[in-house]
Amino acid sequence: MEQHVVEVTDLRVTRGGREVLHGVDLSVGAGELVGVVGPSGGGKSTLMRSIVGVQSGVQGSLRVLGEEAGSPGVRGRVGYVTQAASIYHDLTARENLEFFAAILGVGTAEVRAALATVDLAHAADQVVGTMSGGQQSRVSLATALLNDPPLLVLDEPTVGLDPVLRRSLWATFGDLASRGAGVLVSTHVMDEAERCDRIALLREGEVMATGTPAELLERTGADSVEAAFLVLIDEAAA
Ligand SMILES: Nc1ncnc2c1ncn2[C@@H]1O[C@H](COP(=O)(O)OP(=O)(O)OP(=O)(O)O)[C@@H](O)[C@H]1O
Repeated sequence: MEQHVVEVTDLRVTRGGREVLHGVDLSVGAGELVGVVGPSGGGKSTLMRSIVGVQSGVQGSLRVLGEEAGSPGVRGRVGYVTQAASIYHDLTARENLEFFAAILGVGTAEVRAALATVDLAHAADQVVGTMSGGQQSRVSLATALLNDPPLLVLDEPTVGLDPVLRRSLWATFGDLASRGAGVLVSTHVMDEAERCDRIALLREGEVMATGTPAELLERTGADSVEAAFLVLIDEAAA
């Protein structure tokens, strides 16, 4: 039986008195890399916040690791990284990770492993405030990996990074999924999502389509995810 780490059914979210997600369905399997892709304001962050249990005004069914999203038994088992890197700029990368490791109750072996996974072992003793934006994003990602969570929720982790770094981060996401974690990544850079096992195209609070990249291209006759998205928008408007 397929094991789902996330199962969202008919999710509706109201923010600021307005419904911004209108009945979203989404699943993530163990070992699966799923991309939530769509333009700015479409609801990607709201969907991710709902899955990690920090969003209010939520209706519908949200099952995460077999429990209700945000329930106490789930919170420590979900790695969540937002665009605002939650790390201390006056500490080194290693010191940051040691701080979070102490909170999570893991040790130096896990700190070393997380630094290696994000390819920062060589910069472990550099103060984070002196690092590039891409390196800071990697430190932030590493904090989410410390206790080897079965689910990673990464909200636009590649925004503002150069193409080489983006490619290498996507390779890391793929590695994490191949080691068994469910990995949910949002991006508004549609062609990045070609690296996902499955994509959900989210626009104006609705999932326009889901499928493997190959399925989406075949269904639309397009040659890229971005082109497929445009075909779907044109179809919806016709
Ligand atoms: N704090 C808030 N209060 C009220 N409405 C909000 C709030 N934050 C976001 N929204 C609205 O919710 C909708 C979805 O926003 P959300 O941030 O989830 O989109 P997004 O796809 O993640 O966008 P981006 O890529 O720009 O981060 C938008 O219409 C936005 O205006």
